[in-house]
Amino acid sequence: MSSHIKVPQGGQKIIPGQPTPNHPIIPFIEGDGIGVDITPVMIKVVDAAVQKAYGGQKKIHWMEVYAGEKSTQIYGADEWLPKETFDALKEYSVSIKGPMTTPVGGGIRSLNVALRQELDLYQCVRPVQYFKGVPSPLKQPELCNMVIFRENTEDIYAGIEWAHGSEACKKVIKFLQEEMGVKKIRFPESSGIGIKPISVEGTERLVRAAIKYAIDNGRKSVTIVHKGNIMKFTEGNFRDTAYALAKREFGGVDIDGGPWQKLPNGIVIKDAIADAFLQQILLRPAEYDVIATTNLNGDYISDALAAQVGGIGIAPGANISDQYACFEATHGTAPKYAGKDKVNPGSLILSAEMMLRHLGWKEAADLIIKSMEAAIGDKVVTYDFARLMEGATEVSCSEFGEAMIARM
Ligand SMILES: NC(=O)C1=CN([C@@H]2O[C@H](COP(=O)(O)OP(=O)(O)OC[C@H]3O[C@@H](n4cnc5c(N)ncnc54)[C@H](OP(=O)(O)O)[C@@H]3O)[C@@H](O)[C@H]2O)C=CC1
Ligand SMILES: O=C(O)CCC(=O)C(=O)O
Ligand SMILES: [Mg+2]
Repeated sequence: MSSHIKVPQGGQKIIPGQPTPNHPIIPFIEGDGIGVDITPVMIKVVDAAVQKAYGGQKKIHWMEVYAGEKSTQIYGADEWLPKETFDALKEYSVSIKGPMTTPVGGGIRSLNVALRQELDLYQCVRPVQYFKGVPSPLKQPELCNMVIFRENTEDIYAGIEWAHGSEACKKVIKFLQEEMGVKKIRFPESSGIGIKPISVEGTERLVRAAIKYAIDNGRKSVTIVHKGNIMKFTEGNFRDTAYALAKREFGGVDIDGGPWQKLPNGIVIKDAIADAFLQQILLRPAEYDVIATTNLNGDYISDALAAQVGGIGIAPGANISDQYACFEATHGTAPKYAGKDKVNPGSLILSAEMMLRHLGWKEAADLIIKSMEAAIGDKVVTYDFARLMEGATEVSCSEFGEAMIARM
């Protein structure tokens, strides 16, 4: 396969564990659907913030790498995730991506999930914070201030499943019935089967990262969210493993006989069953802070919490391992808006803001927050907010970027 990646001149590689060079090369994937709208706006806003913060002393050298539909146009019909894209994301260690399409019910498996698994980006970190002036269905959206740590490599996202009626599925069902004594498959002739692996190692590293984050950032609590009453050995063991880790590695002491614990610095480690949790975050959001949860729960919770502070147009995220980081918005490709210069670029811009902080470029990150607050404060917003606000000036995706830059 010939290389389609053009390495920018004058840039340097970011080496994990070393200070960020002043001219880092950052690979980006444009993304499918609205990727074509939001990614160029994100780059423009980030470049403006970096220029303003450091007066030309620091500069990002963007390097486009390909995945998804654009990759199939450049590399060939079945090249959804070329090897050289993986190699570049590893070699340059910090990257950012737009959303990518995953067909429902068949076709390719998620490229987003494949990237997370291949790079072992086991933490999906999604902060949920309220920006003053953003329309929200809550009376007090400012009480929502949480950071979700979603396990990103296991659970049903491992993609271990067999289609109903296939020979492989029949074989698995036969094995379950004849060798494992399973009697409760209600309709064995027409069942598809999926497998949900959740390990002690996978749980421990995710929960460890969540607790460390809580300690380093002076947070009040870490809530383990699970459905362990029903799925005892996967979700239930996620909870038990998390509590055991808090005790063993962080000095957690039982509160009133447990299972809740208090760490020496006062952080409370608690748990909630996922269904009840989803109503508690609406009714009593102030009681929740850092959230550690499994992959599927984390996916649902991310969009639900995003809605509470204005929607997935303003919901950032990061996929992080001990070596690599790939930043991406919580939302998907929103295909009906693709190429219309309409959607909110806020999620990807705030994902880039997380990236700047990760690089240690706090001043540029602060400018992004300041200018986003100022644009929203002036009621200059994209359609998603404008339709819920009185007296707003609705602007396009690119105009919102310009509005931010003008307010730096
Ligand atoms: N990490 C990733 O790359 C992800 C990829 N996906 C993929 O994206 C595709 C589409 O998924 P879908 O379920 O429709 O979810 P999407 O997140 O793409 O869109 C759902 C709705 O959310 C709103 N929305 C999304 N992005 C924005 C934005 N930037 N600004 C304003 N509003 C926004 C729109 O609401 P409204 O209609 O009210 O205007 C949109 O119709 C699927 O193939 C899915 O697999 C999904 C999630 C993550
Ligand atoms: O990979 C996908 O298509 C969807 C993933 C998703 O919804 C998420 O990670 O939040
Ligand atoms: Mg999702």
